[in-house]
Amino acid sequence: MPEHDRMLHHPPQDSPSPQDQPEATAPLPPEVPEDVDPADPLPLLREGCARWGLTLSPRQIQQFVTHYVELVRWNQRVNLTAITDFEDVQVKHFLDSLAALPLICQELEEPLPPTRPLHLVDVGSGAGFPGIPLKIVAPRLKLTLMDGTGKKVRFLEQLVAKLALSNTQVVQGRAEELGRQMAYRGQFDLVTARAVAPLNTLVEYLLPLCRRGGLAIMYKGPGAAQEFMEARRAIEILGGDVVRFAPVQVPFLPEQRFILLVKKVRHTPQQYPRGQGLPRKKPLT
Ligand SMILES: C[S@@+](CC[C@H](N)C(=O)[O-])C[C@H]1O[C@@H](n2cnc3c(N)ncnc32)[C@H](O)[C@@H]1O
Repeated sequence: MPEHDRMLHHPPQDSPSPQDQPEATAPLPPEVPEDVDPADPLPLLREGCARWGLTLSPRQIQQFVTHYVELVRWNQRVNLTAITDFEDVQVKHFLDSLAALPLICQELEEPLPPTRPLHLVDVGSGAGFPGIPLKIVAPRLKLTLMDGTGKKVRFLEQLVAKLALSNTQVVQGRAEELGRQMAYRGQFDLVTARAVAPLNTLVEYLLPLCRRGGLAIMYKGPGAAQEFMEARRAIEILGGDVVRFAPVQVPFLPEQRFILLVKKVRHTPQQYPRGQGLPRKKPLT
């Protein structure tokens, strides 16, 4: 697995100037279904965000449209996701990615979206979930997107450039290897992962990257309760303390999702994460 880091730095663009604001009725790219209203292209996302008290600016809406378009374009060549339907992406990718934000802000006693420049690493980010939607709605975040697969990293690099995201870097590497390097170990306030590994493996990927006092945030679907029970011992060994294991209702999604929030309260012992695929082959018990 190549271990080089891919860094992208972009000038800050978090405060859009008036000329950045897209015309509400600008024509939409051909990837967007024809019957979509250019004045309100993402109604499900907009309404879902409003339920959390989040209002999206025209620039943020435009960024989500761009994420959708790039996802669909690249998906023809690179296997990024099985979910490409316009409405499904709004719910199952965008809103699902954002569903942890109210819990995170509550735990940190931050407003929604958070205003502190917290450093978040999204492990196994793939097509950019949940890291990119979180960064779009909370532009003050400092973001690192991490993935072990070169093609995903290439997609993420060009997406970050297209979205003109400030303070964002893309890193190629496996979490269990980067988590042993000083540049990454214990560096992050927030560590997220969705659909990457079972919880007892995942905590060994995430907690070493987290700074003491920081939060690991794991997104899970059905079966989360059993996985959670099986991960409790690993969480303790790795210096974590469970602060929340909560069902969350993603707007417009009938199925239930779960979010596990683990606070890092002690240093992770030096021998973790283990190399050679051991977190997955032999999860801590
Ligand atoms: C099923 S995809 C999920 C992608 C995205 N998080 C999402 O929710 O759509 C899993 C991703 O995790 C990456 N991955 C799996 N294990 C990893 C590890 N140990 N370190 C870094 N990336 C990993 C894979 O390359 C893949 O892109």
